[in-house]
Amino acid sequence: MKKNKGKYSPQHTPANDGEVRAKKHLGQHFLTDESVAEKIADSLTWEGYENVLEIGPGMGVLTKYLLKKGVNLHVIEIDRDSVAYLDENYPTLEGKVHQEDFLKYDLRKIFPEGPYAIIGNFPYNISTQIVFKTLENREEIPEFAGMFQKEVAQRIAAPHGNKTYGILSVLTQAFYEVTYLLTVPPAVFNPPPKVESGVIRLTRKEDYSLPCDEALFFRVVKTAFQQRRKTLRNSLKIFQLPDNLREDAIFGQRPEQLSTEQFIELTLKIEPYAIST
Ligand SMILES: C[S@@+](CC[C@H](N)C(=O)[O-])C[C@H]1O[C@@H](n2cnc3c(N)ncnc32)[C@H](O)[C@@H]1O
Repeated sequence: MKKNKGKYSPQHTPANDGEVRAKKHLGQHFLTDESVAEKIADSLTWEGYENVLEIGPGMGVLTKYLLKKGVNLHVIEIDRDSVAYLDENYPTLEGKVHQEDFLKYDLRKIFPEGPYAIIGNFPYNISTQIVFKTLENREEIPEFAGMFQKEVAQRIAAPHGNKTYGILSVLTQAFYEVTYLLTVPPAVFNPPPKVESGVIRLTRKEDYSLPCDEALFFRVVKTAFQQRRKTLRNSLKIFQLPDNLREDAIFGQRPEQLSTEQFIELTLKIEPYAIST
């Protein structure tokens, strides 16, 4: 057996008291303050869906409050020790605990029909990937709430013109309204993370279909922010646009100045020239 380094144990080694010892590589920081767990559970509106998926339940501190909502709750947890703990302590979840990697698992296997909400105190090392997977599956996901590293939560919620506004903000806000709900201090976790945390809610927009080519929209946004200090005229040179279009005022701006709607407008202008590239 590997030597236990600091606060973290080797994989698959439950603590002696039956609790799961935190594993750093899985981003495990367990909530110790029940009132925060309750607030996270209350951050979903619980309207418009019967199914809810919790990502990373760990030892179930949040799960306990989600179960009180009386919906069809499933949980997905990568850690064998946590799954063993849940099996023993949450018999009501029988058949609803999926020992899988959220990022790799086909979520339609859990909820083959009907929409579902997503919630969790997310492992911070994969939290942006969790958001991107949610965007990919947005057709099925009307609502999403969870805890992130505070800076990431702020970035997702940032309005245009803000210095943290970036790729994650634009792509999320194209499909969801984002609400920053609360900041959580490190002291309510075991082990405490080095940074503060933030809870946000995403509510899918009524019209969440893009009027422009989606792949191109993603490409335009990513390309623009790769050189965020340059004007779009310079950063989007790869699109080989006609000179008269490049003189359009929108190309004189920097990416952080553009709202999601303006990025859509920009993509529509580029589309006739870029669709075949
Ligand atoms: C920050 S902890 C939160 C645990 C618990 N919900 C709480 O609040 O105390 C993140 C949890 O996500 C799990 N996890 C990490 N990577 C995962 C993945 N790819 N898929 C599913 N669960 C994952 C970890 O094992 C851990 O239990």
